Amino acid sequence: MDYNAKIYVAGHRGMVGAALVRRLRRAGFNNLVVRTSAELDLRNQAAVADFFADEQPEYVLLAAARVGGIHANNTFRADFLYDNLMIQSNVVQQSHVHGVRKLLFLGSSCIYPRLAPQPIREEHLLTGPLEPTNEPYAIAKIAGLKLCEAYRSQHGSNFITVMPTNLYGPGDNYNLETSHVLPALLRKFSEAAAQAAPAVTVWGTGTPRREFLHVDDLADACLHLLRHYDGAQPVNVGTGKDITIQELADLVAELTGYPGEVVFDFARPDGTPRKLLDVSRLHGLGWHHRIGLREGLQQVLTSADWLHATQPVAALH
Ligand SMILES: NC(=O)C1=CN([C@@H]2O[C@H](COP(=O)(O)OP(=O)(O)OC[C@H]3O[C@@H](n4cnc5c(N)ncnc54)[C@H](OP(=O)(O)O)[C@@H]3O)[C@@H](O)[C@H]2O)C=CC1
Ligand SMILES: C[C@H]1O[C@H](OP(=O)(O)OP(=O)(O)OC[C@H]2O[C@@H](n3cnc4c(=O)[nH]c(N)nc43)[C@H](O)[C@@H]2O)[C@@H](O)[C@@H](O)C1=O
Repeated sequence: MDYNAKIYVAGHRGMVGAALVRRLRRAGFNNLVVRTSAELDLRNQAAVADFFADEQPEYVLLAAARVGGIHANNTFRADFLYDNLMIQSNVVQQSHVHGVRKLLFLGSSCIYPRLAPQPIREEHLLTGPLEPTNEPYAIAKIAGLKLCEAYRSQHGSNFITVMPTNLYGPGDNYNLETSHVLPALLRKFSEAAAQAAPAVTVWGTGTPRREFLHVDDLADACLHLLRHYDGAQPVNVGTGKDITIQELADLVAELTGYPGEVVFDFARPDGTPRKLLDVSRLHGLGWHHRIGLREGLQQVLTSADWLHATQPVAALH
C-alpha cells in the first residue's frame, strides 16, 4: 500500500476507529479522511454518495456502527438493526460505485450461532440459531458480511471481512447502561474501591465465558490484513483464550484493589454461554495478538482515558 493512498476511516471517534487512525498514522499513512456522524450521517444514502464523489477514497475501513453491550443490544433492537443495515449498505455500495481498491468490514463474534462448537471457526456461520439478546445486531452484521461477499463475487470487489471478539481499550464506552462488560466492571470496581462500598453488582450468573482483545491489537491485525489478505472468507480476530465473567470480576477486583463482596444479579441476562474464536486462519496469515488481558487492563486503568469514567453517567456517551 502506498503511504499517500487516501484512506477513509469511518467511525474515527469510536474506540476501534480511533485505534485504526493511531495505527495507520504510526505506520506512516498520511492521507486519512474522516467525518463525524454529525458531519456525515452514514444512514443517509444521498449524503454518503456525495461524500464518496467528493473524496474518492482508495481504501475504506468501516468502523462506524451502532454498538453496545448486552443491555443496549436487547433494548434498542430496532436501532441496532436499522442503523447498521443502512450504514454498511451505503458505504459498501458507494465503495463499489467509486472503485475503492479495498474495503475492510468489521463484524463481530456474535454473528455465530449461540451454541456453535467451540472454538468457533469461520465455517460455523449460519449453522444454527443466534443469541436472542443481540439477534438484530448479529443479523445486520451477517448482512454486511454477505454484502461484501456478494460484491466480490458479482463485481470482483476486494472487500474483506474481519470478525473481532469482545474488545476493550482507550476510548471505550463507560456508560453503565449501554457499555460492554469490561468497561462496566472497570468503572464499578474502581468506584467501589474509592468509596469503600461493601458490594459490587455483576450482571447474570458469572458463568458465561468471554474472550477479550485489546483494541490496539485489533487495529494492528486490521492493518496486517489490509496489507496481506485479499480473500473472500471472513477472518476471526481474537486471542484464542477466554475466561468466565466471575474470573473477570475477580481479576478486575484485584487490579483495582477492591476487597469487598461481589454480588451476581440473576435478573440480568447472561447472553451467549461462550463464544471463543478459533483464530487459526489469522495465525496462518502470520498475525498473533501481543497484549495479554492483565497487561491490557493495567494499561487502561492507568491511562488518562480512565479518568473520564469517574464523571457522572450523564456526562458519558
Ligand atoms: N466494541 C467491541 O467490543 C466490538 C466492536 N466491534 C465492531 O467494531 C466497530 C467499531 O466499534 P466501536 O469502536 O467499539 O464502537 P463505538 O461506539 O466506540 O464507535 C462507533 C462509531 O461509529 C460512528 N457512527 C455511529 N453511527 C453513525 C452514523 N449514523 N453515521 C456516521 N457514523 C456513525 C460514531 O461516530 P461519532 O463518534 O462521530 O458519532 C462512532 O465513532 C463496529 O463495527 C463494531 O461492530 C466488533 C466486535 C467487538
Ligand atoms: C461484543 C459483543 O457484545 C455483546 O455481547 P456480550 O458479550 O454478551 O455483551 P456484554 O459485554 O455486554 O456482556 C458480556 C457478559 O458480561 C455480563 N455482565 C456482567 N456484568 C455486566 C455489566 O455490568 N455490564 C455488561 N454490559 N455486562 C455485564 C453480561 O451479563 C454478559 O453475560 C453483544 O450484544 C454484541 O454487541 C457483541 O458483539
